[in-house]
Amino acid sequence: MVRTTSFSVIAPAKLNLFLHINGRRADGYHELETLFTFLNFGDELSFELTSTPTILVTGDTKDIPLKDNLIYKAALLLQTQNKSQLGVKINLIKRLPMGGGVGGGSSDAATTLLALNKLWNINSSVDELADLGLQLGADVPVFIRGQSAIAQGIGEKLQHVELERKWYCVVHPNQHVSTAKIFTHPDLKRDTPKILGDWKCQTLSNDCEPLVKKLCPEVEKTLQWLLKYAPSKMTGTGSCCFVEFASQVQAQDVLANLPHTWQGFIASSVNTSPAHTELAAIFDQ
Ligand SMILES: C[C@@](CO)(OP(=O)(O)O)[C@H](O)COP(=O)(O)OP(=O)(O)OC[C@H]1O[C@@H](n2ccc(N)nc2=O)[C@H](O)[C@@H]1O
Ligand SMILES: Nc1ncnc2c1ncn2[C@@H]1O[C@H](COP(=O)(O)OP(=O)(O)O)[C@@H](O)[C@H]1O
Repeated sequence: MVRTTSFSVIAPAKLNLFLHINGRRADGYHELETLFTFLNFGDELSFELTSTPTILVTGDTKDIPLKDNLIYKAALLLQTQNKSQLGVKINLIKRLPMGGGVGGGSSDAATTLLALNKLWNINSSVDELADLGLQLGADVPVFIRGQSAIAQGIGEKLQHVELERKWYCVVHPNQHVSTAKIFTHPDLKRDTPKILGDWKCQTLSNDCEPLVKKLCPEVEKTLQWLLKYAPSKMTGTGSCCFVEFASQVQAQDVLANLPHTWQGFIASSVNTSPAHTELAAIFDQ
């Protein structure tokens, strides 16, 4: 069998369809309940195996110092943990807004772990990779497991839920919202009771939304503008906002009318992360 030594994979976006904050732990992290769905839109990462143990990251990474780049950190962590002597050249095409609440950095890290696990023949289990991913960020494990899910804990306790396929128009109001800034803000609502019973029968919202709207008027404007089309929501700690539809044309219509000061994209939801689907097509033939 010929060994695959170079390939490209998506690092998909996520949306938090709701996000409740139930409390704050002693280490500062927040207990939350959130519903994750994946989109069939994201960054693109190319991997090329090298025989020396160098990790090279190129492409749309200019603003992030290498040591802070989650792609580099993920590759280094996997290489160190497994004492691998192999290296890699990784190229990033960035399509997801940074600090937008669509999980671009976490998804890049997860795709890197999943891809290098194959490329370097490491054969770690999904559980092992999810544990490793958690060291890089609370959102990384859901991208490693790759299934739409309700998350609890700090985002790492995942229960798979099968969701109906929907179309989304996601709008980035050209604002970077720092997750750390929102989670350390005194005005953040942190006391939503845990969901009892079926989550589908509850009032679901994003507890970060009121604070982010106050700190970032452009997010408020975006949510207001989107309301013309459908109920609008914010994902994660912002700044991206979205509307949900049953059909692609409805989502396309919103994008076509988007004010030029904002960026947006349309995508459909998928129950399995497209990173998993693409890697399976490359490696599990
Ligand atoms: C809020 C969420 C919802 O999906 O998404 P984003 O808006 O960032 O995409 C995530 O929980 C973000 O996950 P992630 O971006 O990986 O977080 P980390 O890098 O681990 O932490 C960033 C900052 O948020 C805080 N944080 C994160 C998760 C959590 N449950 N409680 C927290 O208080 C951490 O203390 C840290 O200061
Ligand atoms: N490869 C990467 N892609 C995006 N952000 C990265 C990456 N590596 C490190 N980061 C850092 O992570 C922060 C959060 O990025 P991102 O995951 O895109 O936003 P969010 O958590 O709001 O969804 C960025 O502001 C950036 O400083």
